[in-house]
Amino acid sequence: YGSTRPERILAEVKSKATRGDARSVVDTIDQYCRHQEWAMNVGDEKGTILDSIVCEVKPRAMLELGTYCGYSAVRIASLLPPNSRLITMEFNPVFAAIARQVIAWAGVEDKVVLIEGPSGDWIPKMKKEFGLTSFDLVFLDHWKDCYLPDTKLMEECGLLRTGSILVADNVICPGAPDYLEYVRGSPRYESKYFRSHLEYTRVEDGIEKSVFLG
Ligand SMILES: Nc1ncnc2c1ncn2[C@@H]1O[C@H](/C=C/CNC(=O)c2cc([N+](=O)[O-])cc(O)c2O)[C@@H](O)[C@H]1O
Ligand SMILES: [Mg+2]
Repeated sequence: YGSTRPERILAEVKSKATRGDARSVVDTIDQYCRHQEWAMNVGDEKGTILDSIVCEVKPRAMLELGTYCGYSAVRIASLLPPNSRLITMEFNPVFAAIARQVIAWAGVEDKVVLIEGPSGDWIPKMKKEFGLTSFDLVFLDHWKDCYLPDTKLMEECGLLRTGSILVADNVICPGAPDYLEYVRGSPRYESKYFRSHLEYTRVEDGIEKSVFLG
């Protein structure tokens, strides 16, 4: 039931996941999307790579581009130290509304700020709106042709500091070739590829971790 895939995912979370338990929300979505209906969550396999980077970095300020249903927002928030914040951006109001409910069901709403709107409009406003100096960690998982322009915009807006880390999903499938060429070719980044698979499939995909050197 539910007319859209995100609505069906939310319905599954509300009927199967334990309220207030972020892990059970993550596991419920993974089960549903692996066995019932594929959806573009970072998923369990690549999610483990993302988890390890979040735990290593322990970001105070983290940004996610492309919330979708909130799967990775919940996954990340469940690992954040106290008084850390994940700001996640989503310009589709239908997806944003679903994500808010998934985030609330998981009980992580006090760690997540969901901004409804396009990243291109909001990135230049982040410092003023949120009293931010820079992001410790950024997860890119929105339209793949937005990865590079948004990265350049974050540089220009001074949102990256020496040591800020960019983590990009789908650098192989669907692929972000211009972004990959940029972070791998630029002397301002130290980039590393984590080979994995496209969520819930055996297709190759991977995550690129790029440290901004300033
Ligand atoms: N500039 C922007 N500002 C704010 N929100 C934005 C945005 N651009 C896109 N979004 C939102 O981010 C999500 C898009 C994700 C694209 N992923 C994908 O296209 C994707 C596709 C496959 N796949 O086809 O196998 C697998 C994956 O893991 C994927 O992430 C959607 O919720 C969309 O509304
Ligand atoms: Mg993705």
